[in-house]
Amino acid sequence: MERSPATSNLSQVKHIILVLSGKGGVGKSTVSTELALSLVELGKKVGVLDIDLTGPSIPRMFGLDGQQVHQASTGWIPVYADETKRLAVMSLGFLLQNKDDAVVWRGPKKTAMIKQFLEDVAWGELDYLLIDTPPGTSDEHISVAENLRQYNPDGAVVVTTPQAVSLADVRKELNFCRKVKIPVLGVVENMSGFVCPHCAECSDLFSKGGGEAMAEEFKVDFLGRVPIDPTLTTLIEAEGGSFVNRFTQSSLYPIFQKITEKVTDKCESSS
Ligand SMILES: Nc1ncnc2c1ncn2[C@@H]1O[C@H](COP(=O)(O)OP(=O)(O)OP(=O)(O)O)[C@@H](O)[C@H]1O
Ligand code: SF4
Repeated sequence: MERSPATSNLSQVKHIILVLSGKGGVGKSTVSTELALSLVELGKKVGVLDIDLTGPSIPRMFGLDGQQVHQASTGWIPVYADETKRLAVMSLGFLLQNKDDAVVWRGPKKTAMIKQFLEDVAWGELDYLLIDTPPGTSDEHISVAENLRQYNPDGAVVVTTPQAVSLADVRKELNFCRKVKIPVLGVVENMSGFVCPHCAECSDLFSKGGGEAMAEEFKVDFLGRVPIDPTLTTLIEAEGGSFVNRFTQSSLYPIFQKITEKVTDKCESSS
């Protein structure tokens, strides 16, 4: 898909996907991270942009906490999460001296930073840019949606959990997408069941299937159900070795491969 203006830093980005949730803590950053890694394993060149200014968690997810970004004449140079430079990451977390600074940012300052993030990162050629957005349907979302419309995003992956409160919030998110005319690529139900670390059996903790029912109600695709895997945090926080390899060892990885296939099918069939 051609993006305009041709001179922009997003002009060589083939597909742009937003990762949204109506509520914090449902696993939006985890979904962004796993989607990015599955895309890299498919041979794609991927960028991840973390604009969740209230609590950027993407650097930690990619094992990149404490990294610095540099500004070149073309824009901010992202941090690469792998040796082959197929996975580029940009987060406000890289710019903040003090992580608590972000929490006090208000309206116009946040909106300006998001606009700068969207336009000033020198991604180069990318197959996919995943944008990890702040949870909710707040000013940031409206600002992101308005700024992104000119770049023709492919659509949004909406993340929910089976609890009723999260589903109600995601319903708002789906209505928001309709209102700002961002297509919904599909819904992921995260933390759907629990994988026992001893026997790998999956048990349901809450009622399941809400995400699927909601997707049906809104006539959007259901992309998949992802259980809680207690070993995930250990894998994220482990030291040494390739982070990408550690992630692909997770029991959740095959589930994400299927979700990623559905997403790429949708994006690439329309380009
Ligand atoms: N399926 C899962 N199995 C195990 N742990 C998970 C799973 N999904 C998310 N988590 C853990 O739950 C916590 C919250 O996840 P994450 O940061 O992805 O949520 P988020 O929606 O991006 O939150 P926020 O909006 O606050 O940034 C993290 O510690 C993450 O490792
Ligand atoms: S699922 Fe099986 S191994 Fe895991 S806690 Fe329950 S009984 Fe024990």
